[in-house]
Amino acid sequence: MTTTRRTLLTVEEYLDELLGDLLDGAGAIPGTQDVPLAQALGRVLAQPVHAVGDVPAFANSGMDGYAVRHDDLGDPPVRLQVVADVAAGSGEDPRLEPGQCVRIMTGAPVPGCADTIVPVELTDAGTELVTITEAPERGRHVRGAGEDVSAGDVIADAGTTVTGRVLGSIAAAGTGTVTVRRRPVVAVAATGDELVAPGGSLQRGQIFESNGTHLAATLTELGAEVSSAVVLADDTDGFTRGLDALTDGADLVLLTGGVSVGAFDVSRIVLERSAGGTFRHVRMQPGKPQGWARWNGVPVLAFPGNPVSTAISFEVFGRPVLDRLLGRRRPDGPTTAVAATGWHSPAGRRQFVPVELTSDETGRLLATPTHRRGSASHMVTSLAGAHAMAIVPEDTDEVTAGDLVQIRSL
Ligand SMILES: Nc1nc2c(c(=O)[nH]1)N[C@H]1C(S)=C(S)[C@@H](COP(=O)(O)OP(=O)(O)OC[C@H]3O[C@@H](n4cnc5c(N)ncnc54)[C@H](O)[C@@H]3O)O[C@H]1N2
Ligand code: MOO
Repeated sequence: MTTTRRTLLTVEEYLDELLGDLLDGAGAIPGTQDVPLAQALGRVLAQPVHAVGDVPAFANSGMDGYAVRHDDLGDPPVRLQVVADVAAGSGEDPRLEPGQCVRIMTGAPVPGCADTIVPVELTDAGTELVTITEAPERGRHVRGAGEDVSAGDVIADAGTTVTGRVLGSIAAAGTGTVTVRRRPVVAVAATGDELVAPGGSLQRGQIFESNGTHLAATLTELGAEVSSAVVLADDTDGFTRGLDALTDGADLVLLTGGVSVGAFDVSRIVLERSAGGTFRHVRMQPGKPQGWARWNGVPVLAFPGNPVSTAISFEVFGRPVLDRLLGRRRPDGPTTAVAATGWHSPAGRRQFVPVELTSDETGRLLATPTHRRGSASHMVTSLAGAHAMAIVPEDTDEVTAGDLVQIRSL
């Protein structure tokens, strides 16, 4: 049955419906993998990573200079005998008698008898005898064992996305293999007879396909395995066959286009008729018409076709669904910024505006809509320069320059 009147839900109500009913309240998809660090980028940790040992593993020098017994420095200038050189990587632990020191390099282990490092700049750089012209305080420039973390400390929790920064910390703490979640297999389909692959030429009425491109790339960035990204025609039989193929082996299917109330809105027509699909209007702009169903048991999310609507729908609904499948925890980015200009917002709908973030001369974070038409859902190129979306509440119809607005990083 074609539904033109739909239940109107808030953003939170619809998201609850997706996480509860569409995903059936399930948590992360089963399946983990042990992968070497070189293959872990972008994956989500299934288990916490602990430090194998203390970091640093031994007391070492923070400066190129001389390792000394502080008691020997007395009243500088003072002359000490250099009894050894210790470079980074050296396993030596030379013994120091009173009046002796060792020449030491940054990162080299501090001899057990020394307690202070004198940087070479405070000396005459002597190699057999060295004159020290200034005495640093006791313990200066010695980087203590376990000063960063101790053996067993958590370096990264389960649910963390493995970035370059996370990898660096894990590597430093001695772990070479991590346990990550299986990548969710996600299929993407754009619908519409008007869609032409970018690079082709357009006839009257045709446009370049961009939503499937955007979704497939974003899913890959977020750690999903995109099994296919296709365009399905607006005929119900072809669409049905296409969906059968897409759901084969998939954990999730994302559709874009054909969810509104038009006579040819194939996603809605087929999902409602053949899978008892649920179609809603959500109090948001863009992204008002939304739908979901399970097809062959696989969760299917159907986003509205206007490109900014698809992009915002993915951020607001698709990303949390994917995060749930991955057991991913998302760190919070900045949450507010100052509106650099004013704009209108539709009353009664939560508005999501692609914005660029900059800072003014006083250091305040400024949000500027990336397009003069704000959140208009067909301004597809407003997405390229957007750092975040500004979120304007349902009860606000006007944003004035200088207002504090909520933002969410993209
Ligand atoms: N009578 C009504 N009409 C519309 C309503 C409504 O409530 N009543 N809602 C409007 C809103 S809001 C939206 S959003 C759109 C959503 O429509 P559909 O999901 O059915 O999307 P389409 O009609 O298929 O396409 C909309 C627009 O986007 C272009 N498009 C579609 N797919 C792609 C793609 N893969 N890449 C680039 N561009 C795409 C398409 O050509 C259309 O211009 O419905 C309103 N109508
Ligand atoms: O709600 Mo639609 O997504 O504005 O264009």
